[in-house]
This record gives sequence, C-alpha cells and structure tokens, in this order.
Amino acid sequence: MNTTALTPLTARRGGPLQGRVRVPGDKSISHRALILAAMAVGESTVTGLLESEDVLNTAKAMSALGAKVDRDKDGVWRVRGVGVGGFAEPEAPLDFGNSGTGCRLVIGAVAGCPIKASFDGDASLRKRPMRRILDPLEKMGAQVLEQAEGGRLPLTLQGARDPLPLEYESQVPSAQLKSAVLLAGLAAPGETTVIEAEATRDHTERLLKHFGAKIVSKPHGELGRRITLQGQPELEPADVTVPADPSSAAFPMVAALIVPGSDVVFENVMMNPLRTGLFTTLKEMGAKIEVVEKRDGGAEEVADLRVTTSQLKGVEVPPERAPAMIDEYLILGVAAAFANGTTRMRGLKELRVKESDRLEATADMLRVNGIAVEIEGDDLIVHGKGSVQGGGEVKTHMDHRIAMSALVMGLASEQPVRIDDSAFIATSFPDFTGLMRGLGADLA
Ligand SMILES: O=C(O)C1=C[C@@H](OP(=O)(O)O)[C@@H](O)[C@H](O)C1
Ligand SMILES: C=C(OP(=O)(O)O)C(=O)O
Repeated sequence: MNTTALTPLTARRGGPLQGRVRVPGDKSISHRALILAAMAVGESTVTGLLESEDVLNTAKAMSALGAKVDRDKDGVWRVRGVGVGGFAEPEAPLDFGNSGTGCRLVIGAVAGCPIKASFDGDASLRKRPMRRILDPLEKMGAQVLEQAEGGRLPLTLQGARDPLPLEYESQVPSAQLKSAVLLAGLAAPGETTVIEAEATRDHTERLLKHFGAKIVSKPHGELGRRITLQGQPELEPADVTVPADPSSAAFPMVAALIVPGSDVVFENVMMNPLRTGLFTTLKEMGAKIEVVEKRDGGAEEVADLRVTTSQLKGVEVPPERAPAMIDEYLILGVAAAFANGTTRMRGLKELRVKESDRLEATADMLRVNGIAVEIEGDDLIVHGKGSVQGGGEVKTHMDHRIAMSALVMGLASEQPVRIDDSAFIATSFPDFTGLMRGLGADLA
C-alpha cells in the first residue's frame, strides 16, 4: 500500500440510489478458504474469493509457505495444499499489509509447523495487539524469537516441532484468536479446545468441517461456545463458494436507508447469525430491510435483501450483540446520526484495537460533521436529529471502514463530506466507489 500520497475523496448529496448489486465475497471466509486449502492434501477451488488487498496478502503468504496458488481466467482460485504441518520455511518475511485476520490466522497455522517465519504489516497493523494469540500459541510449543514492544509486529516465530494440544479459555471475544488456536491445534495430537464466553463468528469451525476435520461446537454458559477439534486430521481438498460479505453490504445498505427515494436489492448476502447484528439493529431502528429470497448457500445461508429509504429512530444496542456486528459500529454511527433520538451502543472495548481506535474515530467522524456524540467508558452515544449538517473533513487513520462510513454520510448530509484518503478502501472493498456510483452516488 502506498501511504505517501493521499487520495482524498468527497461525497455529495444527489438523487436516490437505485439498482441491484452483489457486493464482493466475504473477507473472513476468503482468508480461511485460502488457508485451509493450503493445509489440505490436493487441489481445492475457491469461487467468489474477495480479491482485496488483505486477502491477496494471505494468498501470497500461502504461496510463500509452499502451497500452489493460481487464479483461473474465469476468476476461480485453485490451491494445491501441502497438508497439515507441511508448510515450507518462507524465504522472506510475510507481509500482511493492513490485515489483522490474515496475519493472526497465518501465525496460528505456522505455529504448528516446524519452521521459522517472520511476520510484518503496515503502520496500522504494527500497532495491533498480537500477545493475545502468542500466549496460547507459546503454550502449544511455538517460540517467539523476535518481537516489537508488547509482542507486536514485526515478529519472528519458530513453530513447534511437536505441537501440544491445548484447552484454552479465551479472555477476549475474538474470532481471530479462536481461529489461530484451532489452526495451530490441527497439527497437535489429541483434542484442542477453545472456550469462548461470547460466541464469535464461526467460519473457521464451519470450514474446518467442510475440509473434513472433526470439530464439535457446544453451547457454553449463557452466550458462549466450547469448540473441540480433533488434531492431526488429513484435510481433504474442498470447493468453497464465498457468499457476499454482509460487512461490505452494510455501507450501501445504510446509504439506501438515508438517501431519500432509494430502493436497492442486495444479492446473495451471507446471513450467518453471528454476522447479522447490524441488520437486527437497523430493523429495530425502523429500517425497511426485506428478505426477498433466502437460500442455502452451501456452508452458509444467504439471502437477497431489498432496502428502501426509512426514517430511523434511536435505539439502545446491547453489549452482547457486539461480536455479531463488531465491524459495523462505524456505519451504525452514521445511521444513528440520521435517526431521530439517541442511540446508545454498549460494550465496544474491542473497537479500540482495530485498524484504528474506532471508538474515538467514530466520535470524531460524527463530531466534525455536526453531530453531538459522547463516549462513556466503552459506550458510544450518538444524538441523532434526523438530519446531518456535514461539511467536515474526516481523517481515515489507515482504516477502510472509516473511509466508507464517512462517504456514506456525505451522500445524505446537507454539505459534502470529504475524506483525507480513500486508498485503504481497497483492503476490503476494492470497487466500493464504482459500485456506489453505479447506484447513483456522487463520489468525486
Ligand atoms: O475472524 C475474522 O475474520 C474477523 C474477526 C474480527 O476481529 P477480532 O477477532 O479481532 O474480533 C473482525 O473485526 C475482523 O474484521 C474479521
Ligand atoms: C477489523 C477488520 O479487519 P482485520 O482485523 O482483518 O484487519 C475489519 O475488516 O474491519
């Protein structure tokens, strides 16, 4: 990513948004499909892979670790895997750019192999906590040879020669942490168990099953899961079809809700209940989101959704919903700004350790555009007035979701909204501006 030259972009109020769109493939599933295919024996295919910078960095890492990764002319990805424990030592440091998911999951996968590998990322990723995954991985036999302060990137890991299984009670609600331990556990004999107090997205579990692993997930306590993986399976190659990413759909969806006269159909959106917290919240706010058709999309249920402009009202968002919408609070902040009344979003601690401090960033994005916002502990409180003044310039802090949220806000605010840099949108949604312009958005 070229971080020297900034590429600002401005969103202006215009006509209604209308049309039928399919947003790109789910980012979480795309990373996992590549990693598991690289750990299977034989050739897997991935159709509908999200071809964004984050995912392409994972694809490069899989090649550097010895898998054969190719893209057909028709866009299908073919991965010839090396088997569990079979990664080769990479010649150069693995660079994950802006991607926490790619980096943490691959560290987990490498931790179970007897190789040394170095991991790095951009300035945003270098600030993010890695100790949360390194602690359990060290218990499984991996050794951290070099690390920046606090266990951050860049770091060098010696994977375990004889990986140990682990029973791990996770202290943070993080699917990346759960996945790192499970991927390391693939190479360990016996059972590796992750206990989470609050269930997080379960794509790793679903895909592990799809690739032939034995894995059982049971309820644990009121909100949690206990997930047990049988180690040392021979993963079978599989075909994965990636559904549309609900976290990407969130941006044009909120745009359709707040731009007067809009009517947009979103095709094939993944409806995994551990990802649809935003849809639930928007409906509670009065959003017209209609399920046109539901289908079984293989490992995940998918639906076509029709979204029409709606007058929204403020709501309270409970903390236990956070894992099912952890990446959606920025765009929910925009919806809340256009709602009538106060929206209180509770329990947002994890937002502080994403690509940026998203709790502060959401507050700043809204404040520079005339919205009254408070942060109380881990809660974000947005005082919506039914309309937004706009006119602000939003700092994006190398964070794609700030960039897209601020642009959506500008499509319905009285004055245009400008972002300082649109480059990082490419990490998760490379054709965001093209898709939005196709619906009628004024982005220039
Ligand atoms: O596992 C994943 O694919 C992801 C998990 C979440 O991160 P955490 O595990 O850090 O909560 C989320 O924010 C990220 O965009 C993708
Ligand atoms: C937090 C995100 O991704 P990652 O952790 O993979 O950088 C995100 O996409 O919002």
